[in-house]
Amino acid sequence: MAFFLLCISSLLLIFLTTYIFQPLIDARRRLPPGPRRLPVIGNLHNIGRKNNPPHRAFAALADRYGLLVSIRLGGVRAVVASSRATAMEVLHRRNGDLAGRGGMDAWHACGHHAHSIIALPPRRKSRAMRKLCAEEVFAPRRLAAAELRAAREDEARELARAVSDEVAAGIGGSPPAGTVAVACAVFPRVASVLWRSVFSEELDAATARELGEVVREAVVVAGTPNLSDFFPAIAAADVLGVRRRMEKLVGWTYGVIDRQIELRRRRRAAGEPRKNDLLDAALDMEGEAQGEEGWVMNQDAMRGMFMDLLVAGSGSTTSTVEWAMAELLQNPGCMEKVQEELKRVLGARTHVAESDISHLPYLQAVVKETLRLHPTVPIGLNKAEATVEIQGYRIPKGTTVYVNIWDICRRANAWEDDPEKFMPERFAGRDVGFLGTNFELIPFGAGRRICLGLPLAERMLHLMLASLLHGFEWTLPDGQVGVDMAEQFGLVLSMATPLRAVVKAKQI
Ligand code: HEM
Repeated sequence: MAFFLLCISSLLLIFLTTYIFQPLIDARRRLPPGPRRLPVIGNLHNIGRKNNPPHRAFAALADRYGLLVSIRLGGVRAVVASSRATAMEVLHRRNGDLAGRGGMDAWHACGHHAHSIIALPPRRKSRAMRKLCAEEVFAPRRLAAAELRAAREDEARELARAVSDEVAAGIGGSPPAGTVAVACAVFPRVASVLWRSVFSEELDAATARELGEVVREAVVVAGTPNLSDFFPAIAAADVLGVRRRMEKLVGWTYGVIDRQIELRRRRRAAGEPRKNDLLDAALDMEGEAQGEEGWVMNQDAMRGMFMDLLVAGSGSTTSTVEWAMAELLQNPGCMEKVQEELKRVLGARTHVAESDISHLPYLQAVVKETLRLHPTVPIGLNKAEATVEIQGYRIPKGTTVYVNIWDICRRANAWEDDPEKFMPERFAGRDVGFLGTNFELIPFGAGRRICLGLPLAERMLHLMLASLLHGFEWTLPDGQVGVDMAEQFGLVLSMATPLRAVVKAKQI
């Protein structure tokens, strides 16, 4: 008994001494400052509170401890970068050593992490996959191809048609006809653009609907703080069941991808003309060992690559359009301005073309301002592959490096004029874009791992938003005051209460 008490009191003494002297110990090791850590859980209590999602909790820590903060989440050492300057260090100056990925256990579902561009470390396989997708889908030459541009404009027209159908149904009933659930209307069109860009096939309505449900659930499940991420030693136990839930969702998505691959194999075997798309390019490489790493393009690699594009691209783009509509509904002056610009530029034309976008500066400012206030990927997840120095602090190898994109895009030092306010006018005459060179506006990240789909996302965002706005009048449902702007945290930051708005035809 005495021995037992001695052990307990020694342990308590060690914990207490470490707790009290932690700032001194950290300073000696030149780690960035941060909150005191509790035994075992570290700072999990600082970020795990209800109604205080991680991007907001990190922002509060930055306000208190500085724009580069040290924390420990369970067994994982991490730092959080929360300013333009620290983001520039992580995503530009030191990016060569900080472009690793802090693993999330959910990505291990069905072995996805081994074939996912998003999850793979920045070595030959992920670089080769990025290059392949860039060449076959996102390169300017591919995006400009008449067939793919027509596909995007087609889907935008389809969106306007779906909204018109609601208008034709008139107002009344329960839920009232004429009310549009914005994300439900936008998702199938965005998913269809991606599907056509990758597989050169139409996406049928039933698959689009199911994919919508799968993506909505997957981004929440995969993004929810998970014990396995913070205590890798017990990850195999999958205590919260996150990996099991993800396995069902990934399994379903692999199923629809497999059907596309199979269909193409049969067509190729039957001698049908090539489509010369990403799927054809991947099948051409099939079975061959690639480069010195010797990875092989096979069914698993194709599943991983296609799933990343479909899931990463559809949820984030749809949510951005939904946030933009929510902000415009709350800011009628901006809504009026953007609709007037559309009317002026399009004249009597009912549909928007991609070539119109460059003539619509206010629409572009609305998209930028939406991405600034609601970056749908709120936190960038990097990992130190070597020990580096940032602003005189030491970031040891293996540290998870979070870039709080959400916080950076709202920091007052970068946006003097009321940074919390939706104000597209702030971009007038200001040469700030989201292409990863202005570190105060990095909704797509920056550096080696900048969003692969950026060039396509940019086109879809403007086209879909313009199609919703041109020729329609949008209001909130009767009796509703303001929009519920609460966030649903996940891999994608979406609206917790899906936006519903009433639509009528507008004279153009
Ligand atoms: C509004 C739309 C979108 C936003 C806000 C967005 C944002 C982001 C961000 C912040 C990252 C992480 C960058 C980093 O780690 O530094 C990312 C990565 C990625 N995005 Fe997007 N994205 C969007 C649309 C798309 C689309 C349409 C696609 C594909 C069709 C796509 C595919 C990817 C992929 C594959 C990665 C992983 C890149 C890598 O790890 O190397 N995204 N995106």
